[in-house]
Amino acid sequence: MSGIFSHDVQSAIEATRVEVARLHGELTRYGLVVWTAGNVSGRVPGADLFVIKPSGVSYDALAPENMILCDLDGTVIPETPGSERVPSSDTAAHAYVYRHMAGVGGVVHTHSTYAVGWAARGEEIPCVITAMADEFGGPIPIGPFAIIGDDSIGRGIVETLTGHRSRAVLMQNHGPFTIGATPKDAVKAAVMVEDVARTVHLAREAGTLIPIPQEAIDRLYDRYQNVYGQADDARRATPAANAPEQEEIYA
Ligand SMILES: O=C(CO)[C@@H](O)[C@@H](O)COP(=O)(O)O
Repeated sequence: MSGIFSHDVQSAIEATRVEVARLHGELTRYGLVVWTAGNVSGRVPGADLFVIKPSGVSYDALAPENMILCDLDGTVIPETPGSERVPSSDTAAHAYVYRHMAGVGGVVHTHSTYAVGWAARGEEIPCVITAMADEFGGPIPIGPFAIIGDDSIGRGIVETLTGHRSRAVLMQNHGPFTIGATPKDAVKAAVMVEDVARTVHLAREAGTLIPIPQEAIDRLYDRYQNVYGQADDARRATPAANAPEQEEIYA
């Protein structure tokens, strides 16, 4: 394998393997997956490559050396570590997103319970809590029903999220897919989408939801993206991978 890639690309591949393997631990830590039902991938900075987990392998067994390196068509790069295994069943979907959304550096899929509940009803999550306005800038949309295995899930993700503030889409009858400027950013979106899916579900069980006015949503979103946290936070340097240009709303 040595010699296929430049030194810089090889270093980037190794760092991405470490990060993608590590981030699967966050899916279990936040209770977003059962058994092996979820996956994280990361684009290799500076190359037309991404790293994804092998299909159906226990999270306990995931390690940098068994992550699988693919090109942006989702084809496994032969004779690289992990290439003897079958990649995630969602590889074609992740590849489609990387090909069509240049700003996306990470993609995550889970079957987290409450988010899947909204997907099973084909119902978008309305923006009724400030945490949603902060993180997603509005409702979390539903994507089309799509069969697993080819790039139809990827097409649904791209069609739904292009020009949308949300970094999460609930694919109908399936579950959440999230995108981010980095793999960690996409994992954060997966954690947050389950949190808001649960909260809004429980709130609606107990009473009537109160919508947040659009102007307030805009202000909250702008503040969270541009003022919240620290000046060197990654999202300040890499604004939402899919979002339209933001006006200066927060003064
Ligand atoms: O959603 C599905 C299957 O319904 C898959 O994404 C999920 O089981 C994870 O599969 P992989 O282990 O990534 O192949």
